[in-house]
Amino acid sequence: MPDVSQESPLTMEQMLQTIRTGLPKTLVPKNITVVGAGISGLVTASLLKEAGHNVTILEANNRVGGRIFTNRSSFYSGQYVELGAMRIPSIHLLVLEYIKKFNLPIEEFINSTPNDIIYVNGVRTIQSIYEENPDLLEFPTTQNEKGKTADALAKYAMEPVTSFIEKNPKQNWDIIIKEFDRYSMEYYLKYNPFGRRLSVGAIDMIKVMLGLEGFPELSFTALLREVMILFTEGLKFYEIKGGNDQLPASFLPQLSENLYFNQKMRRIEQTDSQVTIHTIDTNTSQRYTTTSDLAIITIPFSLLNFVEVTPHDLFSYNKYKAIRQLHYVASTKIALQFRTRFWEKEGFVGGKMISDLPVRYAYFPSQSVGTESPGVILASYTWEDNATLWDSLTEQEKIADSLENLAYIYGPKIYDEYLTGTSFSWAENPFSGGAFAIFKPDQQTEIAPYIQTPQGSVHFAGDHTSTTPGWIQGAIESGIRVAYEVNDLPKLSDSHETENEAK
Ligand SMILES: Cc1cc2nc3c(=O)[nH]c(=O)nc-3n(C[C@H](O)[C@H](O)[C@H](O)COP(=O)(O)OP(=O)(O)OC[C@H]3O[C@@H](n4cnc5c(N)ncnc54)[C@H](O)[C@@H]3O)c2cc1C
Ligand SMILES: N[C@@H](Cc1ccccc1)C(=O)O
Repeated sequence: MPDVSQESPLTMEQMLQTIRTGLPKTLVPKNITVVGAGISGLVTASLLKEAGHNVTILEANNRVGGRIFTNRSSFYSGQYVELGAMRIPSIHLLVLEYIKKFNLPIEEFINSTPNDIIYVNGVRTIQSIYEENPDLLEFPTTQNEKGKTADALAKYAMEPVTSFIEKNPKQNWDIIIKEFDRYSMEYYLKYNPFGRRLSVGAIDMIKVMLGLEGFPELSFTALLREVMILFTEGLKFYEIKGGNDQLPASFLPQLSENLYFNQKMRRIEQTDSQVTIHTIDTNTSQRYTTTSDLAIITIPFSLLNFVEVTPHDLFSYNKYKAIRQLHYVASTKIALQFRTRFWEKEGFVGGKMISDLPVRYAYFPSQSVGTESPGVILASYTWEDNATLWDSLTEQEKIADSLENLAYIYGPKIYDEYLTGTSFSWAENPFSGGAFAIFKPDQQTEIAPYIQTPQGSVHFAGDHTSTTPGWIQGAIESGIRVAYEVNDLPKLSDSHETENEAK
């Protein structure tokens, strides 16, 4: 599935070259404030510093990385779980280029195997057997849907759109957006104009097996672009050996001196020639201001709702609307550590479990495979409605209930094997305000054009401003795009001083 629905101003080759050799040296060195030290903020700050600008990075949290969040502290024996970004598709070349630049070790993230466990409608089977006979899950599909898996039915229904886009992505994505932006995923599967309409039973199976049950009401084209990549035949995924947080951490040697932690932006103020970012120290409640020639805001739009903008008309009507309405998906992860890697002894190496139990998707670790060490299972990875269900529970209840769900599959031995666990709700995370942005119907048309547009001397980056939201690739793309956007902009204060001198 091509990943451009809105044209990125730079070609992939230009962006890869920029990662390798940096931006052209700036003709107009400026003071630049970057708000947010997630991967997009780090990428843009790194490129702009290297190009000759004086960069200040303000980060609300006490660490870099943002939604790249490797949790080690909850586990024994140096083991970890990716509570945020966990897999890097082999076609996400920008991510892999930075991994190469920093010489980080990668290994395959085993996203699926023929042994993937399925526990749905009270039926326990494995992927290879399900593919042979999808009807054993007993979804009420129609006669001509019999014998087809969820994957096959979804691809059948979407094929008229995907094959049209693949003919000429640059030109045809816009045609598809114009025609189908008003459709939700559910509406498309039920009422698409190609006569490829699926029954409710088939759609139920797709929702459960492809993890879409939490958000079928979201935009068909956005889900096609952002989520269906996960079901691309034969696509490989990678992870950084030792934890994905090594990628953001690799920027620290260059940027530590420019980084200010625990600085939560509360206000953006523009005068005629400069921008001031007002922050509050989350430890001391001390207030600070950082004034520069321009600011690059990389924080999720969900959180930008809590930031005052002065003067009010610095942002347009449509910018405020995009900030208010861009939809952030909930997502919750629960990770459990076990004494032994008992699942591997039963032939399950990496891959996942798909279920209609509240845990929904579980992932078996791809790291330390075959060792005698304990192991950490991502026992539950949920989105939207399926995640908010878990968010109603306490940490202990989340762990107890996910253990019980796994016990349906593995039997009571799970309780003897259990060592410890942790959970993380991205909807309840004050540093992200949700997991990732996914459009609702019509939002590609109504708000997408206003997400990345600069307002005065305030520019925007972050995965939500890219062609690939919900992925590190999109965040990196946005960091490179905004670095080019500001690199040679005139220094307004110079022209302002000139103006004063002229008076
Ligand atoms: C559950 C989950 C699973 C994911 N899985 C994958 C995956 O497998 N593969 C993949 O490629 N991508 C995945 N992603 C997406 C990927 O993590 C993000 O797209 C990417 O990390 C976003 O980077 P960013 O810099 O745009 O934003 P962020 O990482 O959100 O960075 C924004 C930064 O701004 C800071 N901040 C927030 N508010 C303020 C404020 N007021 N003042 C100052 N600083 C502030 C935050 O602390 C944060 O550090 C996943 C994300 C989630 C949540
Ligand atoms: N990047 C997310 C997938 C995702 C992206 C965007 C929307 C929904 C899901 C993951 O790999 O888990």
